[in-house]
Order: sequence, then structure tokens, then C-alpha cells
Amino acid sequence: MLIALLPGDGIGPEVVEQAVRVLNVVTDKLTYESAPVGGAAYKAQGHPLPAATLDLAKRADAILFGAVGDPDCDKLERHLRPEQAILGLRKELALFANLRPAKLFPELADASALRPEVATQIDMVIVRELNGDVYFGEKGMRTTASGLREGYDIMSYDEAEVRRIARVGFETAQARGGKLCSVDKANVLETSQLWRDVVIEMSADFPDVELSHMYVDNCAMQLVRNPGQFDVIVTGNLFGDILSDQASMCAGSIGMLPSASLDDQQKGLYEPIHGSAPDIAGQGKANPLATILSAAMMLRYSLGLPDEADRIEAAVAKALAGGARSPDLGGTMTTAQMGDAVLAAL
Ligand SMILES: NC(=O)c1ccc[n+]([C@@H]2O[C@H](COP(=O)([O-])OP(=O)(O)OC[C@H]3O[C@@H](n4cnc5c(N)ncnc54)[C@H](O)[C@@H]3O)[C@@H](O)[C@H]2O)c1
Ligand SMILES: CC(C)[C@H](C(=O)O)[C@@H](O)C(=O)O
Ligand SMILES: [Mg+2]
Repeated sequence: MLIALLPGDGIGPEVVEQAVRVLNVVTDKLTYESAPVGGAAYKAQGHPLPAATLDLAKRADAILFGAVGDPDCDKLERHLRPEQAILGLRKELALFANLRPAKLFPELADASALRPEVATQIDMVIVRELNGDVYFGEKGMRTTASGLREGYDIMSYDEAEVRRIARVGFETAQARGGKLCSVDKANVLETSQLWRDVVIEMSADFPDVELSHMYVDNCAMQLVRNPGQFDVIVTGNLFGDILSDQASMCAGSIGMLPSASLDDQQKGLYEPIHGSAPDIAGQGKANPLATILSAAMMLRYSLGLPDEADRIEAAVAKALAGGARSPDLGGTMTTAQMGDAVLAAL
């Protein structure tokens, strides 16, 4: 099976390297092809998502992605910025369902920003819509009648978009604890009112799922107050982006959270939820566990290798139990040493 490796920028290549080392030990069924993406691709080829990179992503059985983002590129026209590469891949491949599991490894209770007795309750999946919302609406800069510069980004969802992600939310809840919390801002936004109406309509097909609704500002607060109340959260693109970074820190570190971005078949892109972390890039300080756990999700969701996925996840737990800690977890181990610790625990 062909894996497209898209390491990207900053710490992306550093963490992907460790994930490949781990994959190579658990299975010999994979072949790899790499391609530049993001700022690296812009600098080499003049575009953040070159045609050959997109073609590889389409041909591959699954994609393992690092991160994109480069401060050198922040002043480029938007369509040339590194971030357009990940947005383009998600859209071109119709990867609309982003699963971001946030679970506290018990050994990391002291790394969480929350009190240990609160943090240990965290075991949730955030199901984030990935192809719509304010991310993909009409946007631009214009001048108002009074001569002021004005930026605008249109937020919208149509009912079919809401239905397909809500279905993933309900089904994810069915396979877990049976609780789904739909997060929106229906008290202010029409986009959210439609979201809520459609989710309620769909709940008739899932009588076994206990559905609740929460405004996003309250959800941000509840994630810190009592994260154990959540089983599955389903939400839009922007709210899901923000809430998942917050959930990551409740669960110990942004360097711990993996993700799967799925289409309606088996195809998936797998990446840590964090970015290219320019502040620590090239220093061996990046925690590779989010990417290693993303590789495990890839084995499970796209490649039909659940036992190998279990093996990786167990090795990560064992490495943490054995004291493996990168700086974000309060330790001093390098990126490669964290990879070594997982390999030793396999
Ligand atoms: N999917 C993606 O490729 C993706 C995701 C988020 C941000 N970005 C991009 O990354 C760049 C930097 O963004 P940012 O600083 O807001 O977010 P970031 O996630 O890159 O970093 C935020 C903070 O978390 C730390 N951090 C992140 N990952 C870590 C890891 N694995 N181990 C240890 N510490 C880690 C960083 O050092 C930094 O202090 C921007 O260009 C942004 O657009 C890309
Ligand atoms: C880099 C950016 C476009 C991206 C997003 O907003 O989706 C990132 O923050 C993420 O969480 O994957
Ligand atoms: Mg994000």
C-alpha cells in the first residue's frame, strides 16, 4: 500500500521521520513516496501545493502529513501561503470529517494544565467539519463607502454539509459512549441555527444516541471546568479548530493530539493537530507522539491494520509510563529519543 509522505515545514519533517521509523517496525506492507508541501514547496517550486504533490496524494492509499507554515511566507498573497496546501488537500480530496481524539494518558496527569482529578476524566473525540464554514466562503479586502479598509469572510453551511458531518458525529457516538454534544453559536448565527435544526432532525435516526447542544463559548469553558462530561463533540470547521487546540492542552500537550481527516470512503489524511512550531523547529524539541498516534489512526481507518494500530498505541502508553518526556511534557528528551522510546516499547 502506498503512503504519501508530506512532511511540510518546521517540525513537520522531524515528527514524520519518527512516525515512519515506528511504522516500519510494525508492518512491511507499506511503501512510501514523499513530496514537498507548504512553504517548502513554495520555496522549491513556487506553489504550496504543486500538481505533483496533489497527484501523489490522490494516488496514495493514505497520506501522512506533518505540518505547514513558515513565517517567511506570512506576507505572501493568500493563495500562495503554506496553509493553503492543507486547506487545498482537504477540499480537493473531499476530506470533510476530521476526527480529533483527546484522551489523557494517565501517566500525563501532571502535564495537563488542569488539576489531575479533572484531567484524568478526559476521553473524547471532537468531530470537526473540514470542507466548509467561514474557511471556504467568499473572502476579501475592500474599501467601505467612508474609505476604511474592510476585511470580510462569509460563513455558511448548507443542510447537506451539516447532515454528512452530523452522521459521522452520531455514528462515532454510537461506537463509543453514546453521547453527542453538538456545538454551535445558534444564539447569534444563522449558520448555526441551520446547523442545530439539521442535527435535531437527524437525531430521529439515532434514538440510541443522547444528543445535547452547547454554545461554543460555554463549551470552551466546560472543557476546562469538567471535560469528563464530553464523549463526542460535533462542530463546524472554525469552532472545531479552536476547541481541539484547547482540548489538547487539557490532555497534556498539543504535541499529543493526532487526527484523521476522512472522505466518505476509506481515504484519509493523517496529521497531528499542531502546526509547524517555528519557535522550536530544528532544535530536536518537538514531541513526535501526536504524529506517531496519527500513523496508528492511519493503519486503523484507511489501511485495515487494526492490530498494528493497537500495537503502536500500546507502545506510546508504555513509553510514557516508562518516563519518556519531551520538553512540552516537562522532560528533556529529544524528538529522536522519544521515537527511540516508542520503538523500544513495541
Ligand atoms: N495543519 C497544519 O499544518 C497546521 C496546524 C496549525 C498551525 N499551522 C501553522 O503553523 C505555524 C505556527 O502556528 P502556531 O504557532 O500558531 O501553532 P503551532 O501548533 O505550530 O505551535 C503552537 C505552540 O505549541 C508548540 N508545539 C506545537 N507542536 C508541538 C510539538 N509537537 N511538540 C512540542 N511543542 C509543540 C509550539 O512550539 C508553539 O509554542 C503557522 O504558520 C500556522 O498557520 C499549521
Ligand atoms: C493551518 C490551518 C489552516 C489549520 C486549520 O485551521 O484547520 C490548523 O490550524 C489545523 O488545526 O489543522
Ligand atoms: Mg488548528
